[in-house]
Amino acid sequence: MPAKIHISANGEFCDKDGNVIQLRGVNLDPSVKIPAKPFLSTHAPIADGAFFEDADKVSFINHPLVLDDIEEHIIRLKSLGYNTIRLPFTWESLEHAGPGQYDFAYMDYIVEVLTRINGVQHGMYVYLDPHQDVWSRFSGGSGAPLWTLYCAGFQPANFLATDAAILHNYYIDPKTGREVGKDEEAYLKMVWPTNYFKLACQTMFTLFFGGKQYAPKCTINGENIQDYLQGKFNNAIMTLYARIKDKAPELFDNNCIIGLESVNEPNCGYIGETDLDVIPKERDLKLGRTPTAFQSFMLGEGIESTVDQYKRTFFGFSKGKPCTINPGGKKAWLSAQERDAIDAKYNWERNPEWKPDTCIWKLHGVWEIHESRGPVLLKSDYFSQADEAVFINNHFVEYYTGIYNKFRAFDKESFIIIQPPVMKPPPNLQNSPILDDKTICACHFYDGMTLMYKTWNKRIGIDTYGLVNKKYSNPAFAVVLGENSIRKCIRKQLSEMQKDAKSMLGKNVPVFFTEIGIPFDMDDKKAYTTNDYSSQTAALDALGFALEGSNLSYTLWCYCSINSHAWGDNWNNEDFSIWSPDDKPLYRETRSKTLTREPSPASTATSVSTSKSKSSSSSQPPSFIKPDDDLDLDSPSCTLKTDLSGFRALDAIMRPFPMKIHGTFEFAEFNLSNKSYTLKLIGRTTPETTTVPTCIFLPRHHFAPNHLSIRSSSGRYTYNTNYQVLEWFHEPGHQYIEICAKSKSRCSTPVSDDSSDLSAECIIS
Ligand SMILES: CC(C)CCC[C@@H](C)[C@H]1CC[C@H]2[C@@H]3CC=C4C[C@@H](O[C@@H]5O[C@H](CO)[C@@H](O)[C@H](O)[C@H]5O)CC[C@]4(C)[C@H]3CC[C@]12C
Repeated sequence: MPAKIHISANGEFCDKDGNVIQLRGVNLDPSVKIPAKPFLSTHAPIADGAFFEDADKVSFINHPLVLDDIEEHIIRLKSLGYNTIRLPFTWESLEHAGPGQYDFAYMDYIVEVLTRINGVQHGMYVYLDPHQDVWSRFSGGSGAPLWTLYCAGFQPANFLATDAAILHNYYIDPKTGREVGKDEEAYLKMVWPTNYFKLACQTMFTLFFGGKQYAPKCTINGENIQDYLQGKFNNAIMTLYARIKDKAPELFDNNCIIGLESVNEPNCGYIGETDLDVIPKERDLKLGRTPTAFQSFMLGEGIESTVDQYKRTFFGFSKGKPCTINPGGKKAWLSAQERDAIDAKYNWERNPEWKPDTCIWKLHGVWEIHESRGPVLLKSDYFSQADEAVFINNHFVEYYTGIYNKFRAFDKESFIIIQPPVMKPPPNLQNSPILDDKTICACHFYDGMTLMYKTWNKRIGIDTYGLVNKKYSNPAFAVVLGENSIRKCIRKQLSEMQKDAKSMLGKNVPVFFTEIGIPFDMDDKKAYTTNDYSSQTAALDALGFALEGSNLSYTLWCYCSINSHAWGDNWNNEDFSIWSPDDKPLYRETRSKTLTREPSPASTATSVSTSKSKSSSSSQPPSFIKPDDDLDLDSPSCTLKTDLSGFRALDAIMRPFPMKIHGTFEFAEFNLSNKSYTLKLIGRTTPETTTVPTCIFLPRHHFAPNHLSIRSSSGRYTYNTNYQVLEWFHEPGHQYIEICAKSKSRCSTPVSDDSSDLSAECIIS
């Protein structure tokens, strides 16, 4: 069973004795965004009304994984030394049938998924993520059930005509199953996040976080829609959580489930927009049809509008020719008749002032249709009282307080992971009753250039975090040139994100990158035919370099069990999975070419010799390979069975890392090009100093045990080749270890200044 995770006074994850540990793993798996029965990927065409009419009958069972395949997937992940899983699930998967009508069969399936994960060797640490993207599948992403849109008075079947959302499904020809549309008419790369700025999603988030303030007329069964939606959402999450605890308490006792994250990537909706008549100049993402808020309101009411259209160019996004959208008599809002039927079905009684067939922002006097002048914007600053900081520190905090209290009333032991809006600092919660010593801060990082261009640009990079947070007076100052500078810039961004989070929440709160990743369909999917993953390897290595520089814990986005070269992760043309069944043949091909590089574990416990050890305080020989499978380490990273087939850009994903540091982390770097790993730390001064090791996951994939050279400032090591763990018993104070594959001569990374004293060295050959 995995050891319990604690938090140190410096906000690091640690074991019960205060040794620093690191959480590493993946998001498993994006298939939770789509129903399994019927299988409704985002490239399932919307040919008939069933997409909407049958939305209450879907089942998500088998997403994330088919039960019988779980062991195979978990072994694969453990082969990378991973110990942690972020388990996304959607509100829709729990409560698609209607408010309060839970899919208990799906919840029980999740219990079984967790039980099986826990049963694979030393199990895995798992935390739960109530996932969403741009509110729901019906507004172009994933997350909330269809009835939430009805609740707001929307008619989602008309989102296409009114440009209230852009859905991948509408770009599929029902006859051929292929994508349709060329140039601006196509479903553009990474266009789905533009839904954050379209009527459906922007309205839903405004209502969810600020309904009481901005839409007081929208009450359902006597409650403002904000409280209604938040209440239902929180109840659904806690019903799942309570069911897991009830049916499988051992998952908590065995340290498998470690906590719950707040909603994925919360968004402010319209809150903070200063002028609804323009596209906010601070908006970084403009792609495809880009109506202003007012144009969205008009389109939603069926009024034709001519809107800006943006395209991606070498220099970012530039305005193309405007585009006229004619809703053709359709409205994004339910007609009186439709709404009556919906309200009867879900037992909803609305405020009599809430008129059907009407934009709720018109209802609240933001705009009107004047008899002679037509549509007129009356309050262009309706949402402008709050800015981004106000949103985070008030609206978001109000939501977070709700889930925090519910969660803590139920579970005082597990972690709660607070996730602020993407790439923004968290609220200032110091001295707040909703910040406790089991709180973690979640950050997400995506490199803007890599994400939007789907290529690894070695020449030009952007300080994405700086750009998003308006740290530059001119966006041109956010540009960095050359691969080395780009790598350092990403490293700096992650460290700044950590610093900013800690300055808001306190230094004792750990920062956890619960999402970070790259698209694998780079360079127009060239790698899938050439097996040349060098772009992906370089991009991932840059992220790895950045993360390990600050010893950051992370779960990569993502591992997708149903990934395919044709449709990626089966959702909005994304292809972020580090593994694909379609890559298994490519892996075999690579293996057959480089078979000599990676010996099987059985062959490694053979000839061991050590060479010139300089003075070390230890009386032991400086190194040896541990001959048995015994390892005194309760880490899910420890695995005997391994399987690397199907991983993409494996060289960059498979990385050495400190599984346990007997001391404080100072510096780490894995150099992929010369296969060397350096770790610097400050060893603890404890009575057990020389009997408690620092443990390093040292993958055979890079470091063939029979061809290894190690130098360190002090101590002795044992290398358990079967578990791929190097135990380093070092002295207190500043220490370094430098591990190098192949010959010692290649190991030339400069080490710490104090390398002259107390140096031990061994060559295993
Ligand atoms: C020179 C460049 C063109 C400059 C780009 C600037 C901006 C357009 C980008 C800067 C920051 C980007 C956003 C960063 C994070 C995002 C979150 C992401 O959602 C999660 O990611 C997964 C992969 O997409 C997804 O599957 C998960 O479900 C999500 O949890 C979606 C994109 C974005 C909002 C991203 C958009 C572009 C920038 C604003």
